[in-house]
Amino acid sequence: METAVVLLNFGEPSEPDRDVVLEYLTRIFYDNASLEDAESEEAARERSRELAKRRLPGLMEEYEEIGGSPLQEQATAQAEALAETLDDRGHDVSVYHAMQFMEPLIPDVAKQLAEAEFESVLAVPIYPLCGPSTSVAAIDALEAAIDDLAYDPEFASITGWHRTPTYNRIRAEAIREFVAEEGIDLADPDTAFVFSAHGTPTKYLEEGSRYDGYVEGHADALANIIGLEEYEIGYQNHENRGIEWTEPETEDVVEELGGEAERVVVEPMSFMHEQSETLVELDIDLEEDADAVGLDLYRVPVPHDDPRFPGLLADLVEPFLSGFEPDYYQLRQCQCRDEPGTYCMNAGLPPQ
Ligand SMILES: C=CC1=C(C)c2cc3[nH]c(cc4nc(cc5[nH]c(cc1n2)c(C)c5CCC(=O)O)C(CCC(=O)O)=C4C)c(C)c3C=C
Ligand SMILES: [Fe+2]
Repeated sequence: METAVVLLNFGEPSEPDRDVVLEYLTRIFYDNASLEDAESEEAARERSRELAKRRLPGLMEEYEEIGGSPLQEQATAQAEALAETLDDRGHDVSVYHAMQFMEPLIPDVAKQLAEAEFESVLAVPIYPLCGPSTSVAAIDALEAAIDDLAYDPEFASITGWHRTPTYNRIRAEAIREFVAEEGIDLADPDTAFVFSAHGTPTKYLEEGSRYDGYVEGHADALANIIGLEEYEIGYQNHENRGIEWTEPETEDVVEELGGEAERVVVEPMSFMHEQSETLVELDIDLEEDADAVGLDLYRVPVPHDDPRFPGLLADLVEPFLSGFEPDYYQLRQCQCRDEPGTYCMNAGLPPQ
């Protein structure tokens, strides 16, 4: 076997177990330690533990409400579906999935790759919109784990892929099908529409990330495909460190819509799995906020198991498996991760 494709994601605990959730949070905060100026490595680790303990009760409550996150199960199914599609296309390739903050952890998967002696490794983060703490950090972590093992495969990665036509079609049709099932008319002035994206600390944008531009451009494309004339964008933030995050917050956007419409449709545009951000933050917490201002909330399901998704991913990795230049498919040297072999569909273009 020559090539391994590794799908990367954030990860979330499948069970509401306190020790597991504490460890998970500590890893996340430590990975984002650059958001604060710690005096030393030990101080950054201590601060991560402190932030994790503080956040633990709230996040435990969220996982208890949903009985653990389905993210892991859905990510496994996506990897299996991609493996099957690539096999059907005649590629001799293995597909793995690895998580930044939950098992299967990236360093453990790197060990499996080294043991199997793959000659080349291709990393593909399953984050629809490329961000520094997600797509870029996940690829960095895999490459660093491989280097630590003194294992030297040919390494390539794909960061931003939200511009693929199939992806836009999948999301647009998920919205259309959902509103049709619910009997909602998007042209009705009493129906408001909100694209909700995971937020990011503004420090990452100041350092060069174009994430907010991708959010705006993708929302604009989807709105055009489904013929939506008016919409709002909101961000789901995690304000644990007293630092600035992207604005406006989704909950503020929804509260502002009270009195202007009877219902609001919310599209969780930056997620490719159901998880606490969709099942708790939107379905429970935001639903309550909407209800308090007299709005009925309708949340579009994440199309994590759309049968076209494995084919979309297979198309993306095809140049690397079949040996033709990735730029033939508009994949160019990524600007967010300026390392050779990192490809992206956003490179050299304005964010949208
Ligand atoms: C573009 C930005 C981000 C995306 C997309 C994203 C996805 C994502 N996040 C979770 C779950 C958590 N994220 C948490 C913290 C966190 N998330 C981001 C950015 C994105 N996450 C940052 C920069 C941080 C760190 C914040 C800090 O260090 O202060 C956390 C822990 C904190 C909390 O809940 O309050 C969780 C949990 C998932 C599952 C996910 C999946 C795609
Ligand atoms: Fe997050």
